[in-house]
Amino acid sequence: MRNTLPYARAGQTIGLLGGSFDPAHAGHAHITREALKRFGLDRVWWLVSPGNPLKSRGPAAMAQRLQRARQVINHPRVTVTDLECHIGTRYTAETLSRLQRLYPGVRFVWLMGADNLVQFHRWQNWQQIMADVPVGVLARPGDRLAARCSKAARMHRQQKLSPRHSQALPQGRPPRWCFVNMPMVAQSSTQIRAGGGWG
Ligand SMILES: Nc1ncnc2c1ncn2[C@@H]1O[C@H](COP(=O)(O)OP(=O)(O)OP(=O)(O)O)[C@@H](O)[C@H]1O
Ligand SMILES: O=C(O)c1ccc[n+]([C@@H]2O[C@H](COP(=O)([O-])O)[C@@H](O)[C@H]2O)c1
Repeated sequence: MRNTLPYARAGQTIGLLGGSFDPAHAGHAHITREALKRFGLDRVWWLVSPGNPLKSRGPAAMAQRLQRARQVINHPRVTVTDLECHIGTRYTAETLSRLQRLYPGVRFVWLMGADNLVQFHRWQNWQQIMADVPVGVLARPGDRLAARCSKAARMHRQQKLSPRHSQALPQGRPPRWCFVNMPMVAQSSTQIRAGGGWG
């Protein structure tokens, strides 16, 4: 299994952007570049999901989603991977605990757009995710206010790092999270699918 997983060495800081990527678009690429800068990450891995456990509709075939994702992000510090298929997980809490065992000494940061923070408290073992890794949240059009008022944000307000200190997010002990505001890209996979699909 090792050679189907991306390489990382101890001491590196890796941001994980999990998603359906059905299909990948400029919004994903934008938040990835911002996350690299704002959170001082060495690399970002896109975890193309076998299927979001909260979505009833299954996504397009993995091979198609991977291929599109690699066209959308062509960046020397970003790796597109289907590693959840190889390690046999689809719940994020499980994925993180497996990765932490597989990569001792690597610091992982979970990344998400503001819309995901709104429903984060519905994820399986979400409090465990908060306890295991720092979480970096990136602004998304229409979701900033709801994210700030979300259950996860309210319950963890004491652990929120000021965006002025976002570079320090990966360094301290979780739970800690940071919300960064920035110029936003208003694209979504739903919009692309509604517009006739993948083109
Ligand atoms: N335009 C965007 N701005 C900020 N974050 C985004 C944007 N698009 C996607 N994300 C974030 O990227 C991650 C993966 O998103 P996903 O693959 O579900 O894309 P999506 O456009 O939200 O898809 P869908 O419309 O099918 O729900 C999520 O954390 C999501 O919040
Ligand atoms: O673990 C969960 O319960 C869970 C519930 C909903 C979403 N997720 C993860 O959140 C990421 C974003 O999903 P999506 O479909 O919004 O792109 C993706 O990695 C999913 O596996 C995880």
